[in-house]
Amino acid sequence: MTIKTGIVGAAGFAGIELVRLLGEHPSFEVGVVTSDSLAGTPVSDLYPALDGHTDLVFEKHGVDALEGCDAVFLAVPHTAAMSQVPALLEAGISVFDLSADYRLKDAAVYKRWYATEHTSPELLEKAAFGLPELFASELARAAAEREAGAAALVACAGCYPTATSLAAYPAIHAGLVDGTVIVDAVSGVTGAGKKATERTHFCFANESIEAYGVGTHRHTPEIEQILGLEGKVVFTPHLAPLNRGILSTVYLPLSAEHAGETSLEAIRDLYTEFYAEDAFVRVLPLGTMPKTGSVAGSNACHIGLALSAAGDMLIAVGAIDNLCKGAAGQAVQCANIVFGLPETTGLTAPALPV
Ligand SMILES: NC(=O)C1=CN([C@@H]2O[C@H](COP(=O)(O)OP(=O)(O)OC[C@H]3O[C@@H](n4cnc5c(N)ncnc54)[C@H](OP(=O)(O)O)[C@@H]3O)[C@@H](O)[C@H]2O)C=CC1
Ligand SMILES: CC(=O)N[C@@H](CCC(=O)OP(=O)(O)O)C(=O)O
Repeated sequence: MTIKTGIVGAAGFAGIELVRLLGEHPSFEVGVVTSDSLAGTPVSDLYPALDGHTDLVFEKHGVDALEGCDAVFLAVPHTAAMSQVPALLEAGISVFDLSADYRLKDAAVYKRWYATEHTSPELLEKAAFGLPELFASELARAAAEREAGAAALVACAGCYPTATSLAAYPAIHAGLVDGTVIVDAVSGVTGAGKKATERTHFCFANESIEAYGVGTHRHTPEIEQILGLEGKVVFTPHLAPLNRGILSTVYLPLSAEHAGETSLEAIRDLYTEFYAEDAFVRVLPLGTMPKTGSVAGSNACHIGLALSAAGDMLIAVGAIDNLCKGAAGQAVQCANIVFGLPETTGLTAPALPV
């Protein structure tokens, strides 16, 4: 099967990761890559690492450029995505949106956190949430829609929500947790996109680490929606001098029934069983904790577990590559599912060795 594919926003960090991954994919054939500012430029001129890997040339954005595609990946900022999705769906093209535009199910919540009115709220219900390990049934529905001849829409999960939710969900799902969940997460600078700002400029971001969006970050409602914990998540992101990676440390208060009663071994067994069928999630042996270097360049999520000294809190740590499992890799995983392929297709490369 050849799936004709376009990547919108392909010159950005997530977009070029899609070019890299899909260049090795046996079924998705990328024929169109768009960038307004770089139209006419060969991809390998901008990213010499891809020389010999692709001879694609950036084209101007526009639905016309994507005509004939079966699948389009949108690697553009939020709000830019929702201005393009309805027309793509109408043209019969399945859309894998890496932005936040279709993740939140409630348009009023979107407006509150993104400070803008949603322009196609009628599609929020249709959008399948793109976090395969936790939303398999939504993706199966999208696959069935596509199989029946309609275009599918997948709202790929955000990077921090992916690392955080994969680390937290099994304990919450098993009813071990009661109370406010606190998340301290650290991201590499590619998480902020390609354009340098004062915050991400080398001289400011290097040799420095800072918390940002404290109490106000837009991933808070997304994490709450995934975990079913409305108003019960305190999320603090940090920017660290790394290129790639997210490390999310999640503090989960154990319920009175489980605090001091349920062993860490039993909790690890529960996690291992929960993710038994999930090729990309690895629950580490007790006594070991994940690190971003071990997942960089791969679609893996590593999870480490510990109990607080008082035994009343589970500490779950998740590590992913923000550009891979947190963005492009996860989008390809979702697209594999929607197009009826094994979800690991084209995603089996291990992490960078060092
Ligand atoms: N970076 C990350 O770790 C993650 C990113 N995401 C999401 O993926 C999307 C892309 O992020 P990222 O690659 O980091 O961002 P970048 O800023 O690196 O790239 C975004 C690209 O989109 C293009 N673009 C900007 N505005 C528009 C528009 N109105 N219409 C079409 N294209 C536009 C840009 O310009 P041009 O057309 O000139 O090339 C650029 O190439 C965002 O929604 C982001 O939130 C999700 C998870 C993680
Ligand atoms: C370091 C940094 O700035 N990270 C970005 C999040 C990454 C991202 O692209 O957000 P989505 O996953 O929602 O698309 C931020 O805090 O806004």
